[in-house]
Amino acid sequence: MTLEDLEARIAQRAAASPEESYTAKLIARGINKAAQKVGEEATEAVIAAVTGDRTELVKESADLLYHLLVVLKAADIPLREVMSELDRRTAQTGLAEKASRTDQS
Ligand SMILES: N=c1c2ncn([C@@H]3O[C@H](COP(=O)(O)OP(=O)(O)OP(=O)(O)O)[C@@H](O)[C@H]3O)c2ncn1[C@@H]1O[C@H](COP(=O)(O)O)[C@@H](O)[C@H]1O
Repeated sequence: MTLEDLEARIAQRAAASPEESYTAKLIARGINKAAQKVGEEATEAVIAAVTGDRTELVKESADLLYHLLVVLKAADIPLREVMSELDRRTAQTGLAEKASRTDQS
């Protein structure tokens, strides 16, 4: 399973009935609810990381990535756009990228 596979599955399930699909239910509830779930799952992943709970960190990371892809779907942003942004950043180091952002503010 790749993130692209999951993105395609989310797009497919978004069109299903909210009674039979969690993805469709989440999309029907609107982007605010989906975004809230990203926040919750991120917090749970952080807690697993700082408490050193490896098993939970794997599970919460999966929840986080899934919910983030649902938010991107709700916002009509293809994953490839995010990957292009990451690609663009490979041209410089993370520290150089951070410095260029600071320079603009
Ligand atoms: N990867 C996931 C995935 N990860 C987490 N979840 C769901 O996310 C929910 C998170 O649980 P929580 O307890 O935080 O939330 P909840 O109390 O159930 O829901 P809320 O009331 O808070 O919204 C659970 O219901 C999980 O089943 C997922 N649901 C679906 N997928 C993928 O999406 C595909 C399509 O799923 P459906 O849309 O349900 O057909 C699946 O085959 C999977 O590949």
